Amino acid sequence: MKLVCVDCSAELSWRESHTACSCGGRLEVIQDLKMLDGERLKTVFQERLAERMSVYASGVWRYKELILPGVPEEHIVTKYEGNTGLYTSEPIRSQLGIRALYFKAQSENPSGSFKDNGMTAAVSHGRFLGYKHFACTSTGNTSSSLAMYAAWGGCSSQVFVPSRSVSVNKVLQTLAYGAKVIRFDGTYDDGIRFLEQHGEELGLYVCNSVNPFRIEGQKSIIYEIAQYLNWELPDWIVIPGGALSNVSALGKGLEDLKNLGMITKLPRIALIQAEGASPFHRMMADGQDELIPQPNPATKASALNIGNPPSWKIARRVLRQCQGITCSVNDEEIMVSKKMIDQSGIGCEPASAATLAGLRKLMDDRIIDKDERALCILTGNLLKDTDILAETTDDMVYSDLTIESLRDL
Ligand SMILES: N[C@@H](CCOP(=O)(O)O)C(=O)O
Repeated sequence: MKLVCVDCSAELSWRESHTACSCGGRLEVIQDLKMLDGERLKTVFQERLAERMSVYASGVWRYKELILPGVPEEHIVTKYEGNTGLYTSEPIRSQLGIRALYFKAQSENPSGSFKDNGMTAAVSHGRFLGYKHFACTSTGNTSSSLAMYAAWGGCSSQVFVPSRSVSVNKVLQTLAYGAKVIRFDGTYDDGIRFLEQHGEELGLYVCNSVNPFRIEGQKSIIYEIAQYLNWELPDWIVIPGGALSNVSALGKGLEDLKNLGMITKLPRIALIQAEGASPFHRMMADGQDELIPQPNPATKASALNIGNPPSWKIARRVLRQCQGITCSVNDEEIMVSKKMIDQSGIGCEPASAATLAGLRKLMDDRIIDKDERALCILTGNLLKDTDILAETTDDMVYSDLTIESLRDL
């Protein structure tokens, strides 16, 4: 296993912590898959579904051969993350009129978001290297996930949180796990820049998705989906896009499965951004060569409030490999879809609902066909943002506890 720069192809050791190459390019973990037998792995992964208290009971470490095989078990910090629900909702499916529709509820992870899949890998790698102090910048999900794993692994966490447009619940959750929360005037993008420049000098192991081991852990989301669906993926995987770690990770996971012969066909990826924070979609739609950062990203889907996604080059490569497309949806469309997901009984935070909003738009535009099968990745839990719930849910009903009043109601 080694780290390879996506820009200059320089190779670095995986036994060190890096968030970028000296040329500034992003790094990826490259594993030698040649020694692995895809069919044999399917059997091993299936047998591990019966595990209970071992690291292999985790929906990430079940796939350890494909995720940091070199990190010994005793360094793994796990809360049995993954193992999240894969749901169909007949009312939503029939409303859309699509052949099949699935929701992968990463919101059911222990800290309530998909970040746990990657964070268990990053914190385990950091601990393996001997780090005790972990850091990230965050709109809230990454920070609560890091705070939880750092505490669970007996380490400290310092998180840098923008002072505006961040859900208070997520910050409180982060504090509750014992993290030191440093608020600053600026955006997630400013926080990333700062940590990339100074993280090492401060002795911090940086756990944002610029850390390639985060991506390795997040790949497990697509492994789990493939395994649950008997290694036959739907035609479309619909993913919300902010920092673009999810699309990078799922794309890398798909490539692994294809190279190992564990799936025969790559699904197409639809990457959905919020209109107020959609620099990647604009680049793709306008056919630009470079991403033009958006200085003041603004969407009610606060987890998507990112104007300069660090992994855009990897995300673009993934979309090209998967015949992917991008689309943007406005906050109103996101909230309408959120209500549908909430009232189906699955529930999600606003950023996750961008997927359903995007799917509906792409079906209206006849890019996704009714005869196809789609799967939406839901990234965060409904309770992650109660300010939005207070704004958007129907009022409560007050009544006297008398049979007459209640019969009228
Ligand atoms: N929405 C994210 C922002 C992206 O974080 P990263 O971990 O992918 O760098 C958050 O929860 O902070």
